[in-house]
Amino acid sequence: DKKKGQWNVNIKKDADPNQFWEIIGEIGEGAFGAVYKARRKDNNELAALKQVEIKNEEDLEDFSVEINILAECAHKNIVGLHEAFFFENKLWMFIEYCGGGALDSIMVDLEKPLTEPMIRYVAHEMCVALAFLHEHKVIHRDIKAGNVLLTQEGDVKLADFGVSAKNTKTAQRRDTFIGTPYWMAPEVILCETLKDVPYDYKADIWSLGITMIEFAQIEPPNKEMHPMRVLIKIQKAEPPNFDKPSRWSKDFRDFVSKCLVKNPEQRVTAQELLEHPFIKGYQDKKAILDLICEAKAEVVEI
Ligand SMILES: COc1ccc(Nc2ncnc(-c3cccnc3Nc3cc(NC(=O)c4cccc(C(F)(F)F)c4)ccc3C)n2)cc1
Repeated sequence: DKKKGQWNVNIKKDADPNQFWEIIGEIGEGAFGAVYKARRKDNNELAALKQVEIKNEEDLEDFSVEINILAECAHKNIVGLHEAFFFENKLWMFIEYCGGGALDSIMVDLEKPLTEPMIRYVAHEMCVALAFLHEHKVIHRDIKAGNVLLTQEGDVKLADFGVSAKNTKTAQRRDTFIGTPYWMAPEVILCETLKDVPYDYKADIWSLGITMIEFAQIEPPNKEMHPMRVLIKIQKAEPPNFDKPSRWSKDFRDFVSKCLVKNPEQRVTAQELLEHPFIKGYQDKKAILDLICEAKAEVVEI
């Protein structure tokens, strides 16, 4: 049926991945199983490999959403999909390997936050990635330092190690108007007709603002609080700010304050942020290259 035909386009079936790739290391234990470092036999290209046991159609549907997003959102600031296989009831996803690792582990390993010049560069690259994703009607919904990867060359790549496929499935549902209108209540029509309600994308902009504070302080605001308490506080309290605002430039403080606007309709878009003086025309990766050399994200080679 159409669905089957649809996901086949990005997933190779009945081919044995071990014919083309060899596993050379282990990156870590993800929420859904192990993640390995792999090397392509014919051109020595490196990949991060996630193997997922596919038990039923539902799992297949969820993960093929993720694969379709990665295939459709090929961009220099988003992790690339090398290839995917469906083999012996497992989905094998080979993702472009980023040798610098994730920015949260870099700050933890070095026991220090990023400097403002590093943050300016990473913020610029993240806004480019978000503007691209939002243009392609993809909402990330889990923007944080742990989902920002660096390559050895100092490139910044947005990833999503959570089970983001579920979120984007709602994005896919958005394309189909549900039910016949005659019996529909006004608010249902409102919701369905405003299906591209802009504020959805705006959630990523709030998280970007929180991630800026995380880069500056290693942890996001309220990290010491119980998660349930934080949910209430985020709703009721004023938007969070830096612990020591005077340590940061006016441009940086203004950039973050524009992300941390509680009303999504008044919050800036990624496109608008690209014009902000804090990051406009800022592509100097020098500061981040020094950080990567210092961090030396080593993966234990098998
Ligand atoms: C020493 O620690 C490290 C850690 C990571 C790395 N490098 C690296 N490079 C590339 N990917 C990974 C990775 C690590 C752990 C888990 N998954 C990883 N990549 C990965 C990402 C995905 N999917 C996404 O990133 C994703 C899914 C949905 C949406 C999106 C986005 F919205 F960003 F486009 C992105 C699928 C499968 C894999 C194996 N890790 C090197 C050393």
